[in-house]
Amino acid sequence: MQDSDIRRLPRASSYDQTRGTTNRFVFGKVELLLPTKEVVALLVVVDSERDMDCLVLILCLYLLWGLFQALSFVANRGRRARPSNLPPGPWPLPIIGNLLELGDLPHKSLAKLARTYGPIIKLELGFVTTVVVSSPKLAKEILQTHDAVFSNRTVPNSITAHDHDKLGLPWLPVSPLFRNLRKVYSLHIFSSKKLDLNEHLRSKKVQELVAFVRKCADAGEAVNIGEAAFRTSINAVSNTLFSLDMIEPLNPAGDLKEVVWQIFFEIGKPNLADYFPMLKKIDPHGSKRHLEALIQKLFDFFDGVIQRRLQLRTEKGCVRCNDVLDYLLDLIEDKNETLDISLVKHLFLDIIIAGSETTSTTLEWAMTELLRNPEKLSRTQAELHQVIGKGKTIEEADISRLSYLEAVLKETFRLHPAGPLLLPRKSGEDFPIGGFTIPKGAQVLLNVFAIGRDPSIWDDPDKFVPDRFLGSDIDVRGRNFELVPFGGGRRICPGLPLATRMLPLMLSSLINIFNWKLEDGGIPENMNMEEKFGLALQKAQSLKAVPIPI
Ligand code: HEM
Repeated sequence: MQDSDIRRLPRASSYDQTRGTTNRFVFGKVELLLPTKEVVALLVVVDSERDMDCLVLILCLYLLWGLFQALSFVANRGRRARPSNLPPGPWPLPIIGNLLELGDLPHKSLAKLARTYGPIIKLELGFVTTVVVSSPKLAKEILQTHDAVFSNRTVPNSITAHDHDKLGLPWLPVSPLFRNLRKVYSLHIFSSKKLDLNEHLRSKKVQELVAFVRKCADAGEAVNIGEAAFRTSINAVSNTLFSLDMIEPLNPAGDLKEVVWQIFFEIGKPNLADYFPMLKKIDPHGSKRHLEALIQKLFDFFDGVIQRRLQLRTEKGCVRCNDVLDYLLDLIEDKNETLDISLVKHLFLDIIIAGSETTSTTLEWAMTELLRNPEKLSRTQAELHQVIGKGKTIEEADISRLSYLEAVLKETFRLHPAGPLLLPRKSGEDFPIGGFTIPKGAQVLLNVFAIGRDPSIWDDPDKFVPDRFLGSDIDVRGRNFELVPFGGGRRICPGLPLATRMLPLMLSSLINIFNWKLEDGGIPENMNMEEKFGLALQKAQSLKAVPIPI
């Protein structure tokens, strides 16, 4: 690798740079790239001789440490008999196990392995036994039939910053706190009634998106669709939460955009400590330390918002915002035992992080597929012109009347699930699935990407054909296991009702008010469709297109 390649390594400082690769491990100035298709062993990037000495020292210490831990791990493992009929899978190398099999795009590598070994496979990722399931039948067993056994999660080490693993819903084990928080989400945040009450907040954000795109159209400039959608999604979420924009388009220096992007980057970055638990205390990439600082900045911001609201509520004749913060403060005042201000901050953090990137990435893929398939775009536009009227924005109540638009989004979820492996689950006991035993404590991944591209389930699985969902009763609500982009069972994505309102709103506004042409005369059939695996499965190359008012 050349020096110039080193300089090209991304830094986490802008939207596109959060699209980091899977396999960059950073040790101070030294970076280990692990594992890529091109390398079989560790590929080391150093920029001076001194660094080389330092690297050799680190590697020696690391290998010694690894060897020592491996020996004690093997010794301890011997005490608990492993089930004999583990799922099949590739043979693991000593210490690193099957880590090299994952590559840059683990969902694709795992789909390929499933074609060799079958719909349930076992890998050793460092010291973490991992089972990957890739069929609707087995997905149903994990998500529905035996939901109770597989409802806990393996937790990334960085997430332990600020005890977020103990206070954030996505990582909590099933417990009274988990159940109470799920209730808060479903009753007080994402119920139809509550979402109807604050529809105007989201509608305003979509109008701002349209105004922004119109400005670009007037100037003949291309729109970075993912970035515009990200700003709209995050502000729609933050307005639903506390009636404020998190990203101020007119005041970029003063907003929290960088902080939020860096949080995405840190959480999405691969971390050796997740595969070698003995490295947790060392925090080899500093991810946990970085997250501590970044989350603190967001918490300071939330503190300010909450204190101002508490103050406002004491004032006479104050007008309620009827946003999530108002509902949660009501609950705290009513002595809801679960909630306190600290939990509210963790909850805001989760909703901001889980809700924005997933939604904007899905929108970017939907636009990409429509621009690549002009006849599908025309058909979606024709439906909108007919049902809503050319050039108009839709309201949330219109969504159910737009069946082709709904089919376009389902097809996007099938081909480009934002969480291709869902969030990791953990087996609560040695449990039989698909004729094999998943050992207690194993990480369980569900490859919804592989299911979405399985030719035994879908005709022409790689083609964008929304029509396949017309007249079909397959939906994304966790009941049809061939299409589960939001997961299922007791851990199904609680933000589903918000995402399924926001996506049609944004997509329909972009295509009912504008036509689009690719930047620099790009040809639709030649569009770059490469993916980047991170916190969400992003487009490797941002979609940039020039809007033309209809
Ligand atoms: C296109 C949009 C979205 C997709 C594809 C998506 C997908 C997912 C998936 C796959 C999971 C894991 C489910 C499982 O383990 O079975 C999940 C969990 C979660 N999602 Fe979403 N999500 C989206 C939008 C949102 C939004 C808008 C929010 C909130 C505003 C949100 C909040 C959460 C939370 C808090 C969890 C953790 C739930 C738990 O562990 O109990 N998501 N999401």
